[in-house]
Amino acid sequence: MWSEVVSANSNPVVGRRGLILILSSPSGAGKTTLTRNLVDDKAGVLSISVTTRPKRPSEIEGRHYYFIDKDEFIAMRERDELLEWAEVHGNFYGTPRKPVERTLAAGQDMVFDIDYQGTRQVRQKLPNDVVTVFVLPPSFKELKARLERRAEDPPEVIAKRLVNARVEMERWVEYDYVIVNEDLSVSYQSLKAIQAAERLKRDRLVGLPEFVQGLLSENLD
Ligand SMILES: Nc1ncnc2c1ncn2[C@@H]1O[C@H](COP(=O)(O)OP(=O)(O)OP(=O)(O)O)[C@@H](O)[C@H]1O
Ligand SMILES: Nc1nc2c(ncn2[C@@H]2O[C@H](COP(=O)(O)O)[C@@H](O)[C@H]2O)c(=O)[nH]1
Repeated sequence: MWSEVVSANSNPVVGRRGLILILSSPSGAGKTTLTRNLVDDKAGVLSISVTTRPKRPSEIEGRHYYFIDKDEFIAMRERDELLEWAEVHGNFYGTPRKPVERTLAAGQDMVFDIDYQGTRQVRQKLPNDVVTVFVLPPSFKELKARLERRAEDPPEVIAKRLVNARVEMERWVEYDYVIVNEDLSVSYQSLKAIQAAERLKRDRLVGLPEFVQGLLSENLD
């Protein structure tokens, strides 16, 4: 979980611990879009979840999710292969543990797109390594419009997600940061700013006391 000097760190003289950036939101607010932008910019490694949900037309196995059946999900859970898991909108979702451990051990940051139940579990297990961001839509009307425009889910699924959105939105108080995603590029800039600041947190930097000691012992003569 500790990195040596990492290039993503804007202070290259000290090392940094890897962190997990978690994005949650009601369905359709835009967390997947923001997460994918970060990953495309190589600002973190995406955690690919397993799910029992049916694959959407545009989704690719192993890129968006690993699509598994319920028996396989239960077996993974019983073998303790999931860092966290939850039932969301009537389907099971979980974060495979091994890739997370491997990535953090290599000193890289991770990005999670998971719900509030999973966020609680990860925060409890790795309290010092998690930064949480809740994404809100600018209005409920726009949330509905985005789900309809996305056109990836049948009407009854959209209706169910809109009902669940009211419960999910109340969880914003549990998160470190909140982004109201009106303009996507503004929201993305906010997300990058959060990540940049969190990467510089004093207790994430390794070797800082030694570095400062070295500074203080420098002789200018
Ligand atoms: N700021 C924005 N303005 C307009 N459309 C947006 C904005 N952000 C995202 N969208 C669009 O809204 C739709 C929903 O976004 P996205 O799939 O990222 O939501 P989500 O929160 O991940 O939903 P889910 O939980 O269902 O996966 C997508 O079609 C996306 O392109
Ligand atoms: N607790 C977890 N929640 C997850 C995980 N992967 C995704 N999700 C959340 O589920 C809903 C629905 O996602 P969708 O892709 O079906 O629209 C959304 O809130 C995701 O964030 C996971 O591994 N664990």
